[in-house]
Parts: sequence; structure tokens; C-alpha cells
Amino acid sequence: MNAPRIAVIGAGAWGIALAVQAARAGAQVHLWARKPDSLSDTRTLPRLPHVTLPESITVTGDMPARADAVLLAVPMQHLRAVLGHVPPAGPMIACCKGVERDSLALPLEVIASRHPNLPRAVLSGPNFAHEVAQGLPTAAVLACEDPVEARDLADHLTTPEFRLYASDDAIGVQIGGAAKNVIAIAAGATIGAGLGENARASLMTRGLAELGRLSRGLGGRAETLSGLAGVGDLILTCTGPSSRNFSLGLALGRGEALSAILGQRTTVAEGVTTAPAILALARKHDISVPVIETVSLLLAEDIDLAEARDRLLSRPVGTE
Ligand SMILES: NC(=O)c1ccc[n+]([C@@H]2O[C@H](COP(=O)([O-])OP(=O)(O)OC[C@H]3O[C@@H](n4cnc5c(N)ncnc54)[C@H](O)[C@@H]3O)[C@@H](O)[C@H]2O)c1
Ligand SMILES: O=P(O)(O)OC[C@H](O)CO
Repeated sequence: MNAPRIAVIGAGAWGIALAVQAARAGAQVHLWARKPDSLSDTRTLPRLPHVTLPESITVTGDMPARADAVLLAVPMQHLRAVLGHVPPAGPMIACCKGVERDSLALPLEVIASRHPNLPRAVLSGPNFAHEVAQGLPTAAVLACEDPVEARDLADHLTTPEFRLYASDDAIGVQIGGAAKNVIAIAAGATIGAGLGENARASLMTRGLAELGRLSRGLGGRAETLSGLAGVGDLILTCTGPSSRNFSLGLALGRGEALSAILGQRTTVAEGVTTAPAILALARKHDISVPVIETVSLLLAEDIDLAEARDRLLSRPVGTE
């Protein structure tokens, strides 16, 4: 049997990790990079030390013509523009996490607007790129309306170290991936400001309730958020020091200005752009999201840290 052909669009940390994983699973990989030259020369990314691209990965600036699956691993706010150049090469899998700022669309809605007739799926879960690239044990969810399609797509990436679970709740999985980044900023700010571990655990738990309400309100299931794409990713991102969203929150909590933090970074912290977008989505559907709202106000510098803390602590006592 011929090796499956997998295309990966985006050669940031996640695109490279997924390309390495697909190669490990036996695929011939077409890795599209915006700037392919230095990557095709060195075959390494400084942010992923100890990982060298195997020969079965072709690094190129050309889009793929045909593939058994196309993994879209660009930052959420660039997805629509990049998709404008991606031909209908095969089933599309969204690997980015976020909500589009202007349209408030989730990744699969953006893909559907460009390729309405192709199968679509979303891949998400507690997945640091550097660990996947090293082959450390990892689990993730692949969600698609058609569970048979989800299993077929999952087969292209699965190895014993990279376990994929199929789901038919693509909305719940996309909400988990998008909203956990916002809660991780809150968790980081809590630790940075010295508010303690009790506060972080409480924020994570109340944040999880917001993820569940968002999922249900937008047509997904709340239970999906008890899985890898919800609580799994929330635990990783709110506690793993290498999370970009957590570390951005940590710096905010220590009193650094957002512009200064972003000015020192070349990598994406999706929670910054997703916070106002997911808040607007929640308001549109009349869903209560006090933690997300507070993070959004903090990022916009409409409130400071002390006000953010007081806002959450002065809410009326409710039931769980
Ligand atoms: N890094 C991880 O551990 C990880 C894990 C799971 C999911 N993700 C998700 O994958 C997505 C990509 O994240 P990443 O970590 O690979 O990114 P990154 O921070 O490593 O790199 C940024 C990427 O953005 C690209 N980029 C910058 N400007 C662009 C433009 N104008 N148009 C198109 N692309 C542009 C760069 O070429 C680079 O590929 C995000 O949605 C992220 O949440 C990341
Ligand atoms: O480094 P972060 O915060 O973008 O998180 C990366 C992944 O989404 C973790 O699952």
C-alpha cells in the first residue's frame, strides 16, 4: 500500500511537530512554509531543539495539489488569508485554536466558507508542540460530524505515542481549544500577582464551567469539555510553564504591560485575540462568561489587576 500523503500548512512549532508526527506514522509529508528557505536548509526550528525533519518531509513554498488530509496549523487570525491560497487538495483538519476576531467564526466555519464541499475536522487537546515533536506520549481528539471520517483521518496520524480519540462534537472541541487559552491567561495572572494556588484552581474550575456553557450555547455538548479538548488542555495550559498563554498572563500579573510582553515575542499567544472575540460570541448568544470577560477587559487595559481581582471576587454568591 502507498504511504498516505499528508499536507501540513504552516511551519511554526505546531506545524513542524505535526509534520514530524505524520512522518513517524508512515506518511509522505508536504510541509508548506511561508519562508521555506531556511527551514529546508537547516531542517530544524530553533524553538524545537533536538528535532530534525526526517527525509519523508518535503519543505516547500508551494501548496499541495492532492493529499489524504490537509492539516491547517497557522495562527487563527491568519487562517482565512492562508486558506485563500490552499486548493481543495483533500479533507481539511483545523489544528489552530481560537475565534476569528472580525467574523467571530470558529476554525471550521472559516474552512467551510472557503471549501464548503470538503470533509472538515478539528484536532485539539493537551499538546505542547515540543513534546509531540520529541515523540513523548500524547493524546488528542479529532472531531468531525461523521465519526467514520474522524477515525479514517485519525489513522493517518496515530502511533502508540500519539493517541487520537474520535469525537462527533466539533463545536465543543473548538470551544475547548479557543477558550482554554483565555482561562490560561487568567491563571497566569493569578500566579504572577501572587494570589495563590487556591485562586488558580478556582479560576480553572469556574473557567471550565464557562467552556461548558459556551459549548452548549453554540450547539455543542457540555460533556465534551470534560475530555481532552476541555479539562485536559485547561490543566496543561493553566499549569505548564511553557504555555505561551500562561506565561503571558504571568507577566501581566507581575505588572508588565501587554505591549511590552508582545514586543518581546515572535510566537503566538492565541488567547490575546480570542478573548474579545469569544466574549462577543458569548454576548451574542447571551452566555455568562465572567472570567473570559474579566480577561478581555484586562487585556484591553479597561481595568487593572486589582479591579480584575475585585470584579471576580465581588460577584454574588451563586450555586455550582
Ligand atoms: N505550539 C504549540 O504547542 C501548539 C499546540 C497545539 C496547537 N497550537 C496552535 O497552532 C496554531 C499555530 O501555532 P504555532 O505554535 O505553530 O505558531 P508559532 O508561534 O510557532 O509560529 C507562528 C506561525 O505563524 C506564522 N505566521 C506569522 N505571520 C503569518 C501570516 N501573516 N500569515 C500566515 N502565517 C503567519 C509563522 O510563519 C509561524 O508559522 C495556533 O492556533 C496554536 O494555538 C499550537
Ligand atoms: O503554548 P500555548 O499556550 O499556545 O499552548 C499550546 C497548546 O495549545 C497546548 O495544548
